[in-house]
Amino acid sequence: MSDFDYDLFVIGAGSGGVRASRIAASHGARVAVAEEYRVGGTCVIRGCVPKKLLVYGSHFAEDLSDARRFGWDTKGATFDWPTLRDNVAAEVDRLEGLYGQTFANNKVEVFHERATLSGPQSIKLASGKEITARTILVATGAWPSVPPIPGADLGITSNEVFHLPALPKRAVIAGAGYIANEFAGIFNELGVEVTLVTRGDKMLRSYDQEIVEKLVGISREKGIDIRMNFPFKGAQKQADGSILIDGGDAGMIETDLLMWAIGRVPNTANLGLEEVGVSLDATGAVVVGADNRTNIESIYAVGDVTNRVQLTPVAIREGHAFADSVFGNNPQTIDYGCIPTAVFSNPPIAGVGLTEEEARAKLADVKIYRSDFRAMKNVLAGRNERALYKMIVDGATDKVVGLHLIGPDSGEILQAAAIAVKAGLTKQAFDDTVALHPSMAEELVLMK
Ligand SMILES: Cc1cc2nc3c(=O)[nH]c(=O)nc-3n(C[C@H](O)[C@H](O)[C@H](O)COP(=O)(O)OP(=O)(O)OC[C@H]3O[C@@H](n4cnc5c(N)ncnc54)[C@H](O)[C@@H]3O)c2cc1C
Ligand SMILES: NC(=O)c1ccc[n+]([C@@H]2O[C@H](COP(=O)([O-])OP(=O)(O)OC[C@H]3O[C@@H](n4cnc5c(N)ncnc54)[C@H](O)[C@@H]3O)[C@@H](O)[C@H]2O)c1
Repeated sequence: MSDFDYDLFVIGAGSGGVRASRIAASHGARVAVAEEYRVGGTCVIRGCVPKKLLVYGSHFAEDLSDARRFGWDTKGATFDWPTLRDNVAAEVDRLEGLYGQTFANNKVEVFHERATLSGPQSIKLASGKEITARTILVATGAWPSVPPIPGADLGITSNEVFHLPALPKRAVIAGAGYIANEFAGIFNELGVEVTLVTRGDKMLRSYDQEIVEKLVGISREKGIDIRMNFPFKGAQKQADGSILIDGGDAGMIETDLLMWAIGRVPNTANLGLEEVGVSLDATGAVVVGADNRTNIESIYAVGDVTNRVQLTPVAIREGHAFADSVFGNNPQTIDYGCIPTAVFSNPPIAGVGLTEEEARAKLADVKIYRSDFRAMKNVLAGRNERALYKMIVDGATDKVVGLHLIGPDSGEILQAAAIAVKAGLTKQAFDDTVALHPSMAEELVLMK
């Protein structure tokens, strides 16, 4: 008999925690997991999944308009927000059920309550129950950041945006990253007057800036008001219910909805980590080594709470590697190189590997290939919206070290192309591949 209630106790049933629990259980470990909100975590409940469904739902506005040029009579087409919102919510419920089923199938016990650490090998549940475990995995994710300014609480975050009772007439989205650009696109398509407000003069800093500039241009063309260098001083509610945002010298903006999208902070507050002696960094993230272990031997952490790369596939890989290493006698580490990413803005952008800026700083000889084109369907639709594909090549080796796209379906196209970049293929290998015609992706093998 073991001296512990469980071999593994996981705090947080999100992308990382679910995968770690399932794999550890499949290796024979006795596993329990605590979840204070809903099983599935951010990605499934209030992140990637409902967001992508809203992206699809909102894009019909443009598709229906374009359809006329393809012979369709779309007169009378109307949009109903509660229908989209509730259908998305129902899909989220379905997925949550499947995750619960996965736990049951793998004999993972679930506690639907908050858990905190009470020792290196003990956990306290909100109900007061004390549990012991040989190993503890902290997979508590991250939480939307809200700035410490007067009236900040008048704004919502991505946590609330999926449940709006009605769409606002006007929305101000604060931030210059993933969530801000994705929701600017969604709201704009759904007829909301969107103002995207950024603190500095750049957006999406980790992306190739030429691609980002193209997104800024297209977004403005579509009617999104982008205001850069806007310092948020405060916000206040007005008599008619609207919100007045004070940007100091940059002026005032009146809106009906304010949404914060200024980053996510690791979920480590009041978790008992400091009391147990777990090291946190300046951002509050749990510090771990390549083996996902903290400075306390029995405590590990994966996913957003470690603030390495805040993406679901990364959290899943870390959770899987942890479980294989600790319970499967198969030590694994993650290769963080060449992670493909996409922003599901309208149009989406996607990238893998070095940006032009990074390549020029790192390599002696950089060759840039570009294809600036109008997608065939945009031409017939009379939509003057161009795509840009950029290939970054190391001149010394001919290897493609980066690929950056903006245009319809760029995320879908990039996932496949990222395999070639990850594999270290050369520009010549791309050129040797016959084009698949007519497609947008064929531009990747036709760049001169
Ligand atoms: C709006 C939005 C869109 C996104 N879109 C994408 C995307 O398109 N692609 C992508 O790759 N990533 C996307 N992300 C990021 C992605 O959701 C996260 O990187 C991912 O969910 C991280 O997984 P995790 O396991 O670390 O944490 P989470 O999935 O956040 O899971 C942590 C879980 O722990 C629970 N928890 C926290 N503290 C406790 C406690 N003390 N006791 C019990 N339970 C606790 C939380 O309730 C939560 O369910 C998006 C995020 C947001 C907010
Ligand atoms: N498609 C995807 O893969 C996807 C989608 C959404 C979220 N995510 C993940 O979730 C994370 C969080 O998303 P996000 O969009 O909130 O963050 P982000 O890190 O992408 O962008 C935050 C932006 O807010 C700005 N900012 C920070 N503090 C500010 C302040 N006080 N005032 C004004 N601006 C401020 C930053 O300069 C930055 O541009 C992302 O980093 C990403 O890893 C991924």
